Amino acid sequence: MTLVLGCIADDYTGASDLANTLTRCGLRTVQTIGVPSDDLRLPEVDAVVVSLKSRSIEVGLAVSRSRAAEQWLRGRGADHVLFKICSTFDSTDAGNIGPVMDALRADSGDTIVLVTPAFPETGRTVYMGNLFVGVVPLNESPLKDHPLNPMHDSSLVRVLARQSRAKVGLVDLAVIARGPEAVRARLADLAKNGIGAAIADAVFERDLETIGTVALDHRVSVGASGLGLGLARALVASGKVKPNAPNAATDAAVGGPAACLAGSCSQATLQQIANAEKAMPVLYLDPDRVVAGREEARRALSWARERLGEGPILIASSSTPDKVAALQARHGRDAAGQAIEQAMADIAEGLVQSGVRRLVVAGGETSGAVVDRLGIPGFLVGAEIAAGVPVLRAVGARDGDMLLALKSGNFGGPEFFSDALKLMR
Ligand SMILES: Nc1ncnc2c1ncn2[C@@H]1O[C@H](COP(=O)(O)OP(=O)(O)OP(=O)(O)O)[C@@H](O)[C@H]1O
Ligand SMILES: O=C(O)[C@@H](O)C(=O)CO
Repeated sequence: MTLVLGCIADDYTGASDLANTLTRCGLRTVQTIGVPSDDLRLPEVDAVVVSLKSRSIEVGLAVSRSRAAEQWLRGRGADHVLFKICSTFDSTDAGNIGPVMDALRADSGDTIVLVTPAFPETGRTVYMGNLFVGVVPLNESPLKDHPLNPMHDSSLVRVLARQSRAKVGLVDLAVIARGPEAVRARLADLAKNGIGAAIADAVFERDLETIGTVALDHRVSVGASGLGLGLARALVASGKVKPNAPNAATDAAVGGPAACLAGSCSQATLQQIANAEKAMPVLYLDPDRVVAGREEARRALSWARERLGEGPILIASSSTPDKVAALQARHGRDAAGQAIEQAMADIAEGLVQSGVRRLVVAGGETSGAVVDRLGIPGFLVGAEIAAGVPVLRAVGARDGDMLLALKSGNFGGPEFFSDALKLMR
């Protein structure tokens, strides 16, 4: 297997979002969970997205795990490695985007790295280095209330400069609009002035195509699915890869009971859960009882087992920003988050033991905890449920054939859970 593109994603939903984009652009793509073991049988592919759960962990671990993934990808021929971050730049001043970028840049020998989280299909655009979520700047969007990494500054030049050892510059939209040669010239100027990372503006997909074309001159880039689109289209346009249709093997039905788990507290997910109440039974976990011990997960499992024979169910820990803040004040942010993630993993494991083979999970950290517990080593990409969310078919899973959908907190339409289950037969 010789990869034309290697990718390292800092969470599992982000990885499936990117794998979806690459697949739709014609790259044969597989998503692995962590660095694959040698005995994992992977199909012949153009791109591998290694999913890490490194967005909110201690910085040293995020760096070492990303480096291990990079080495594996380079060892399989990847000339270019994309570090996939969230389209809302989820991170704190301690990292982990800047430190991982610094390490990958040092390993690659690149003098300057292009960085853009723009993903216009989901309303993420970057102008003058400021990230917009829909019509509002990042710091006015619901991301200001994120449970783990509240985003309070829309200037990505400033945000990245606080995290990175590199000086950070900007390639603004006027330069991007003039095409690849203008971008190359601006990057050369920035690099001459000692700048090691450049936030690139992008509002339309054509901007990402320009950025993708230039990024391929380098060994590393940093961005969200939009940059994946730019890189993939540039690879196809240059003839380095022949476009393929998505793998039909992912379409075969799995059947059996279906369940949904939601740990994301994003506005989008809260609305999707409220709408799901019309379509399936919904159980809200009591977060204080989750933090207190494992009984709440057991209660949820017996509630689910009584209903699984009749149709899909949904179990949610999600709550509103004021309630999340109150819980965190009582127990600490990390302790609360981890306890809830582990409860979701317990519930997922119990559901699969009860025969569930179709599972929808909302939230990146939540998905990470669930997929790790289920011991799934990788996924093939199937139909697209919503922008950035594909149906995934597990490969090499100990529980056999299984379909999952891992939804980024902010993604999906109002009826996401029903939409997902319609495509997961
Ligand atoms: N009621 C709650 N109170 C406090 N924290 C919660 C609650 N419910 C879930 N959490 C925690 O909030 C975090 C949500 O992060 P997660 O990554 O799963 O969702 P997200 O950030 O919306 O999704 P994404 O990363 O895909 O955008 C998890 O650590 C989860 O355990
Ligand atoms: O880029 C995004 O917004 C998503 O793929 C994601 O990473 C959310 O966790």
